[in-house]
Amino acid sequence: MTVVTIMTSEDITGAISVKVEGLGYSGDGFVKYNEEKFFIPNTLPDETLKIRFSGSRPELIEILEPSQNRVSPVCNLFNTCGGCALQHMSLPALLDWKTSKVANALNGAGFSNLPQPNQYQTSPKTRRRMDFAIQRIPGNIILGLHRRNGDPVDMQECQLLDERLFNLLPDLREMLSHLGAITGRASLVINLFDSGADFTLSTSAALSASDRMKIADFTQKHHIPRFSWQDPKNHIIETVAQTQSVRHTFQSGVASPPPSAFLQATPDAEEKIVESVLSGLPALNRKDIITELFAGCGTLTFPLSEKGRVIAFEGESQAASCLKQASGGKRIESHNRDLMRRPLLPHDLKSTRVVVLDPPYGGASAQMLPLSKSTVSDIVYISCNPTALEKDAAVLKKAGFSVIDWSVIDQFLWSTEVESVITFSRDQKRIKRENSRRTHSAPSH
Ligand SMILES: C[S@@+](CC[C@H](N)C(=O)[O-])C[C@H]1O[C@@H](n2cnc3c(N)ncnc32)[C@H](O)[C@@H]1O
Repeated sequence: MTVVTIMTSEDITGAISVKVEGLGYSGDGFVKYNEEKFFIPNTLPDETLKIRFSGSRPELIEILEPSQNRVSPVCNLFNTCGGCALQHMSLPALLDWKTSKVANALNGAGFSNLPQPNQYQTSPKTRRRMDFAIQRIPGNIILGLHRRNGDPVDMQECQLLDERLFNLLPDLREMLSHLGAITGRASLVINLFDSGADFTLSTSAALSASDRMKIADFTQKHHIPRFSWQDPKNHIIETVAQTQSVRHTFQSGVASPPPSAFLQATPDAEEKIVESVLSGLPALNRKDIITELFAGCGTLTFPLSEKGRVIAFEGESQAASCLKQASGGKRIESHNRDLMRRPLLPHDLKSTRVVVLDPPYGGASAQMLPLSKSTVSDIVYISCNPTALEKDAAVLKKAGFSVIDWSVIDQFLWSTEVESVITFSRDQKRIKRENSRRTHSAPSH
């Protein structure tokens, strides 16, 4: 949290100087004045600010002493487009702030004396999955991300997106502008699979025959394997144009992901997530059962199957059948199961050696209690939301687990989002071994 300490009294214009002490959850400076807290966007910890209250809101007049972590934003759309919140902060400082968010979540769950974290930050222009907002304006289309809490901003430049996707945007925008089905707002998910870009467009009006022709021409011209349309009312997705099969390799598994399938945001971060998950596994022999929850199309399933026998669960039916098809002949058993409605119960986990879970943003609430009551002593939890992590980890803390390793992976550069991989264990021998390994390492958090 960014707390601003008042340093001087009001000057003749009513201005005061204050020092920022930290960042709020959404990346804004956090000010404390007369017992109240106020956020000041675009400010960084340790900065001395000149502010003035206009009504009940602080107005930033000047940054008197900038932080040594302040840098020039790398994109001209920064502060207009809502895709990035912290381009004014140096990348190492950003990674440390994200690490503190994960540490706070684990501390809040009751874990103290944490080991040193592993940290990794993705590179610019590597984002291979993006949810675009579309809006019709007179004579054209806006295609980009939402401004903070507002309308879409046209993406004329982007330091996040993979250039292979960015370079498609001008032609894509042009094609979309001619679609009769886009009358107001619409949305588009683009995934960059190994076979190429995969598009899923959602418009409130249905596509006409002429719209379909325009999409087909676009896919032909750009060698796009598949372009799909999703009906926002019933979420049913249909393929509008397909020029070749859709294919993506997850280590040893070659999958055909469905439209708008979950894909880790950048390939290098995915590699680090996989590496952290594998290094969090306890010693296994190849017959041991790894139960994987929220498996998607198999990002972790295939690497895990090199270490043990994987029983994987996924709630989205198309992703589950993609995983099933790709698992043929491998040491993987996959199931389509809604784990929030039908969580695995302690007796379902009797033969499991380790659980790996990668829940969606809301966390794995319904699954945590049965998991904590099972005989499982080792868990690797992948989180994309520290708030959900804190709640879920608190259940494990109560059940006697310790954190023996944790990695922070910044795969959503310049945003406030953070990915983490946490290894929990209640195997006392393993905890003891890890503790003695840590004895000579750097001071703990
Ligand atoms: C963060 S993704 C992880 C996917 C995969 N581990 C990966 O790295 O590609 C979360 C996954 O949980 C699935 N999911 C969401 N709600 C679910 C539920 N109630 N039951 C089972 N799976 C669910 C989503 O479909 C998605 O595939």
